[in-house]
Amino acid sequence: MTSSVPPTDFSQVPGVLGRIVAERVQDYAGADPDLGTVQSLPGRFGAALRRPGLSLIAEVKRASPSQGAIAPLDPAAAARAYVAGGARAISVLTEPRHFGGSPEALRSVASAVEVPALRKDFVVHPAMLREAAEWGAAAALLMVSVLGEAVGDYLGLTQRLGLDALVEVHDERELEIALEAGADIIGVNNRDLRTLEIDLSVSPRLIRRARGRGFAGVLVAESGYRTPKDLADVRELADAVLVGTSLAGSGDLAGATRALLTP
Ligand SMILES: O=P(O)(O)OC[C@@H](O)[C@@H](O)c1c[nH]c2ccccc12
Repeated sequence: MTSSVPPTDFSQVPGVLGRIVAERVQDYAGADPDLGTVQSLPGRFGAALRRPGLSLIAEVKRASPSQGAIAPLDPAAAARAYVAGGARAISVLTEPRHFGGSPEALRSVASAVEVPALRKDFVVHPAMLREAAEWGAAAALLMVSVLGEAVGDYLGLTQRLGLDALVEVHDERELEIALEAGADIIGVNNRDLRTLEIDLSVSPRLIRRARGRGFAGVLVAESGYRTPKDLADVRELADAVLVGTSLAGSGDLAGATRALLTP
């Protein structure tokens, strides 16, 4: 299965994000853009998030640029603990230098649990989506801050692979691009990836705006959630929340997951 996306200029991405993106562009510079033959079972990720009540996507995150080392998690054991605590999907970082991720982390999570897995990475090349499907993911992250209007082309590739796409936005302009591209799962990141600053008011603001624009798909609030109280403003607004650091660094992943989900 061939892929054709026009080349994207990633050189304008600023700050911390720009540095990581430049490395990923290098990593995949010579990669084969062919989409391969592996097809994922479509719709699993979105369906898990659409269930009644606030769905949790718990993240296997061993390190981050803002925290440094978080915890030396065994990805499969961490995913099982998250599911035991009530998570409905697992996000797995596969970026190696800043987030301690790896292909094996995603492969082992995908075979350890029945709930859908998300490939969390800085997607800058079609090969990264082929890999996501091959490694067992049900979905991949597509960041508007990285892809800009090319996010529409990448959405098309995820559809051909049977993957769901979590299209991530951080401001009004990025939200418009996601809506225009026809995203049906939109994540609002409270963290500004250029400065790494968290502002928990970003998700409620952009989720209200998306609904106001008639968006009927799935909305996910992302980053910076530590306590049930932190979830108060998105509980009735979002379909799902994506939580990494506070769970991954807790020492008791199932207990921390349960506690976060108990209002
Ligand atoms: O660890 P936190 O603050 O709970 O955040 C999780 C997740 O939202 C965050 O890891 C994330 C959101 N979007 C990203 C894009 C790339 C890398 C990481 C991310």
